[in-house]
This record gives sequence, C-alpha cells and structure tokens, in this order.
Amino acid sequence: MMNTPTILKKIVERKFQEIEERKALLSIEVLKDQIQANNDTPRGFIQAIESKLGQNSAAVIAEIKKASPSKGVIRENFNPQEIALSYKKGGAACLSVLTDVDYFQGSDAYLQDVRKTVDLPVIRKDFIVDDYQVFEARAIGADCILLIVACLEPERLSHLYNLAVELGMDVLVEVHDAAELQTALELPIRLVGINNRNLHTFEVSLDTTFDLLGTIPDDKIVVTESGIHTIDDIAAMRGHNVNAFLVGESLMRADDPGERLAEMFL
Ligand SMILES: O=C(O)c1ccccc1NCC(=O)[C@H](O)[C@H](O)COP(=O)(O)O
Repeated sequence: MMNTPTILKKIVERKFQEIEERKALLSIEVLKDQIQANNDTPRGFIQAIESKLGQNSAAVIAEIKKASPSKGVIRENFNPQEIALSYKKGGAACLSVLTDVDYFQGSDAYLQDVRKTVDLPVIRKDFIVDDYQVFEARAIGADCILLIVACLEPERLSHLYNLAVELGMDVLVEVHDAAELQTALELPIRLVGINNRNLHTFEVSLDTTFDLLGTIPDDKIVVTESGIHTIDDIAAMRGHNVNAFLVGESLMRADDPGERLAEMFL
C-alpha cells in the first residue's frame, strides 16, 4: 500500500515548484542586486529576544497569519499593518510573518509592509529549502529566517544556516523530536525552536517542549512554538525556565491581538 503524503511533505513538494516559478520571473542575481540596492541592515532578532529576557520578561514572537492547513481561515479581518502596530503596543519582542501563499494565505508583501510600519525585527515564516529563498528573504527585508529540521538534510540545513548568517540574518532552527534536536545542536545556533505541533499529523502537545528541554545546553535560548493559548500554558513554560514564545492562533483570533498579548504575558 502506498504511504499517504503528509501535509509537510505536500507543502515542501509544492515549495520546490514555487521556487522554480519564482526563479523564472526573477533571477537570483537580481535578488542579490536588490539586497545591495536596499542597503538595509538587519534588525537584531536574537538581540530583541535577549533584551526582553534580560528584563526578566517573556519574549514573544507574535505571529501574523491569516490561515493555516490545520485551522483553515483564522482571521477574516486581516490587516497585517494594523496587527503589527497592535503587537508593538502589546509588547511583542519580534514579529513572525507567514509568507507562504498556498497553504497559509501569506505574502511577501505582508512582510514588506509590516517591516515598514513598525521597528520590530521580523522573521520570514516559510518553508525554506533553497538558497533562492534565503536571498529572497533578505531582499524583502527579513531579519531572521526559520529553518525547519524536518524539511532539510543536515548538509543543506547547515548550508542554508551559513548563507543566512553571511547575509546578516539571524536563524530560528525548529525541531520537533530528539533526533532533530541533535541535528540542530551540531550548528552554532543560539535560538532553538521547539514546535509543539507535529507538522505531519497536526497533533499539538506542550509536552514536546518539556520532554526535549533536558538535553539542551544552557547557552541556547529555547523558543516554544505553537499551541500556547492560556495564562496557565505560559506559567507552565516559565516554570520550566522557557521564556521565549512563538504565538499565532490565540492572538490572531482576538479582536485586538496586541491587547490579548499583553493580557496573556504581562
Ligand atoms: O499550523 C499549521 O497547521 C501548520 C501545518 C503545517 C506546517 C506548519 C504549520 N504551522 C506553523 C506553525 O507551527 C505555527 O504557525 C506557529 O508555531 C504558531 O502556532 P500557533 O500559536 O498554534 O498558531
């Protein structure tokens, strides 16, 4: 019997097609020229997180996403610039903007607009598997990229990580299990994202973070990702000395996402 492809596999397969389509429209050389012409210095994503942690505050990476494969449309009234302003007011350390079009109804333009609107560092939240997307991320103004270990062979992970760093960006390396964590720890990373969502099955459990914590060296900053909905979830994480959070849905469903952030975290 044939194995049914998981959602992550489908997303990545589509991503490779999308990259070819984009390369046909705009070459990697043009992207490099755009980066030069923009003359933009990346904002310190890790630095913004460290600054919150240094004040004993939670560091929140507040996500801007309209829809997701597991939840469908999350927010009908979707104005990324208004949401960014609200998050800034609510005390976010950084922003995460979904740029994947097909599965998250995201857009590169959302990231560009958001970054012009607020001075917070922004991560490009996408499924990055090719150099082209790393150059593209910097060309549209990303300060950080996400690299998902489950999508990448270790050599490619390391190559993309180094390329992002050469371009001045920070990197959030995301894992979901012990084997992926070991792969991530081979790299000189500062941020390790633990996704509580299994991207193959959509199952979410905060135990994913608790179970992996014990093997993470003290010099890493752990970012717990997905499924953070309540003040109790946050207290449980902080009780385990996890103080950096990537939060999407629970903020996106609020009338005022930044107000909700402040209620949950402050
Ligand atoms: O959310 C999904 O359905 C999903 C499916 C496949 C790959 C990635 C997916 N989501 C990305 C994320 O993990 C979240 O956007 C992020 O961690 C925030 O999660 P949440 O606070 O639960 O919205």
